[in-house]
Amino acid sequence: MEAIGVLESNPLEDYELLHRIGSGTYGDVFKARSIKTSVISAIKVVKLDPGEDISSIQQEITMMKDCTHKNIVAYFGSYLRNNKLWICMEFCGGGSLQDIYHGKDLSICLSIYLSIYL
Ligand SMILES: Nc1ncnc2c1ncn2[C@@H]1O[C@H](COP(=O)(O)OP(=O)(O)OP(=O)(O)O)[C@@H](O)[C@H]1O
Repeated sequence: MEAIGVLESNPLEDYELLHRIGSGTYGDVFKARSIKTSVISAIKVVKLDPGEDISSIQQEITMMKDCTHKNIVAYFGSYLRNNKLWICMEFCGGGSLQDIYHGKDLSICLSIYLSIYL
C-alpha cells in the first residue's frame, strides 16, 4: 500500500463525513467535505479483513490515480486506518448510472456511451 501513497493518518482530520451515498461490493460510499478546502468529495470506505487479498482494490486505486480525464472520476488520495481503507475521489452529483438507465433518458445514456467509447 505504501507504494501507491496511502496515508496512515486519521482521514477524519481532513474530511467531514456528510452522509452515506450508497454501497457497492467493497463497502459504503460517503459524501464528504474537505476541512481544509471545503471541496465536496466521495469517500469509499472498504473494511479489510486480516490477510485479505487486496490486489483488486489496489488495482482500482492505481487505475484512478493514473487516469486524468474530464470524464473519469478524479482520485484525491487514500488512507489506511484501523483495517479500513478510505478512498477519496471526485464527487459525481448526477446519481447512479443505473437510475439514469432505468429513467430511460436516452440522450444521457447516449452521451455516457459516446464519452466512454469515443
Ligand atoms: N465518485 C462518486 N460520486 C458520487 N457517488 C458515488 C461515487 N462513487 C460511488 N458513488 C455511489 O456509491 C455507490 C456505490 O459505489 P461503489 O463504487 O462502491 O459500487 P458500484 O460501482 O455501484 O458497485 P460494485 O462495487 O459492485 O462495482 C454507487 O452506486 C454510487 O451511487
